[in-house]
Amino acid sequence: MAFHISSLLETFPRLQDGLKPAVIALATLLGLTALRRVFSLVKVVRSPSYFPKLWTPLQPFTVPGVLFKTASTSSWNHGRDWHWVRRYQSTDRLPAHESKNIDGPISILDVKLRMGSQRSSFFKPEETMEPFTYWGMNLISSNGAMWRKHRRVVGPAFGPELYKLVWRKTLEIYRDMIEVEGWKDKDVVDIPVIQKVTFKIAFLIVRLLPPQAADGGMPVQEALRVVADTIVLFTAVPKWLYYLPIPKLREIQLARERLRVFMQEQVVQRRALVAAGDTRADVFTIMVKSNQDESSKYQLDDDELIGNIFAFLFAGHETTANTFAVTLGYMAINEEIQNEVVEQIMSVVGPDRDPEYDDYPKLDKVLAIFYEATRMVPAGHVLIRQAMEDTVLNVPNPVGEEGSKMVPIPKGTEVILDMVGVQYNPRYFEDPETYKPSRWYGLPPDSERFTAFSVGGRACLGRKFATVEATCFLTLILREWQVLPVFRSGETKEAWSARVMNDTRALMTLSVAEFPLRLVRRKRV
Ligand code: HEM
Repeated sequence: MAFHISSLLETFPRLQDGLKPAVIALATLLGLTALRRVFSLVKVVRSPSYFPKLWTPLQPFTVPGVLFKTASTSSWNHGRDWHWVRRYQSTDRLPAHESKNIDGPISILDVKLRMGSQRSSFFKPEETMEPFTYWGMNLISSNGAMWRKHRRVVGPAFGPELYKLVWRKTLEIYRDMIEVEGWKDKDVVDIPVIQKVTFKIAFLIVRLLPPQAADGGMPVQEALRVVADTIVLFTAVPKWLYYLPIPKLREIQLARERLRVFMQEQVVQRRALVAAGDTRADVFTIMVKSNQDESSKYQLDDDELIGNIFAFLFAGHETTANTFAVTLGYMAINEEIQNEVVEQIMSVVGPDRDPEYDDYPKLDKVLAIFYEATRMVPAGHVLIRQAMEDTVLNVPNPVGEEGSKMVPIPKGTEVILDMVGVQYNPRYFEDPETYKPSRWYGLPPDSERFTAFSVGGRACLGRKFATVEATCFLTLILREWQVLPVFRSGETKEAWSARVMNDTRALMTLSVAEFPLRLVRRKRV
């Protein structure tokens, strides 16, 4: 051992010599990067301004921006939740980070309406869609003619038959859950992490696939969660690192493999069903049929089929599950609203029978508590677009000022639509910081007045899927249980709300951190 150490010490100076060029190269690279960043910032500062500017050494959506984020958003690094932290300073637009952006993320919807139109000059930038295109091109990440093809294939599945199925399956899953969790015979249930419950319910999207074989591997639900949580990390980390024995990267790799096998199994099973004459018209059958239809000009190839399955699993699970948790959180600290909603449930559905799909339009207060939770914590928190040609945007002047101004947008400019800013913008909402479901009472379910699913041509295709699922689930749980917060010692409702509802995570979707809730069985009167 002594021999090894001494020879190592002897070789150390040589090792240092060998490392010198690498250290110099690294230092040069860092220096050049810093210099480039300084030039870029000078350009931002000197460029003509249409909005208030805010610029920082590190950009919020870049890897260094995320890695060096301090505990709270600071002036030198805004971090990727800059828009959440500044939501109460709602002006119409938030500030700039990059020279290729216009001055800053915009939180004015009138602009969004134009950008989402059929003949829009704005596309989703390819590099920001990379986490989604890994499995194959799909509806979420495509643009132009390619997007129209995907939409034409899957769009027709989103009709009354699917929504009735969503209702029935939500009911089934809720009943199964009560059974499996052993809540049936309990009067009080303490749930350590409410998200564990809501993720099970929102797993419905996968239940609409044929049943899967239990092979004892990582549960698909777990795999989906790991993949969703690490989708940005996976894209950023160089692929060679996955060969190293780093536990987190191993887990990601395992989860992605599990999901890939699962999706392929689904395709094989569904193809067999279609071949056997299955006439179902749900979204997955429709996609598989399109994949097999060689005569169609809208045929999806194998990668596009898997790409779309992933896109729907991701878009349909994470967003909805998190918003269910937020809704129940707001119910827990708003007893009066909870009672008002339960009153409507009792008058529409009553205490005994199963809620039916026909009840959906009559349960507007139930839908309203979900809408308002989606507004307060909008899962789709930023929409990123790039101008494909030189264009202009007609941007209204700040609240209180008449008129608008024309903002030139040169080709290549990225525009970030700050959906948190939209939902907290006093232009659209009185008391935007207050959870107030009554603002949505009586609203027709597909009204564009509700904007957190986006509006226009590229609005959320799953909006009604999510609202039908939410209405059925919330009706079932609120009718049976009173939802209560779990306070820390001496904590008030306000303090609970500030601690739990403000603890957000801004990744591909916006969510709140895990939190506990208590359910107390309602007494029959
Ligand atoms: C609370 C639940 C949800 C919220 C807040 C939400 C929000 C959004 C938003 C803001 C967009 C626009 C994204 C952009 O333009 O960049 C979007 C798109 C999309 N969503 Fe959702 N979503 C939810 C649930 C769902 C569900 C359940 C599904 C599927 C069953 C789904 C499928 C999609 C698809 C396919 C798109 C892309 C549409 C297109 O580009 O044509 N979403 N969603």
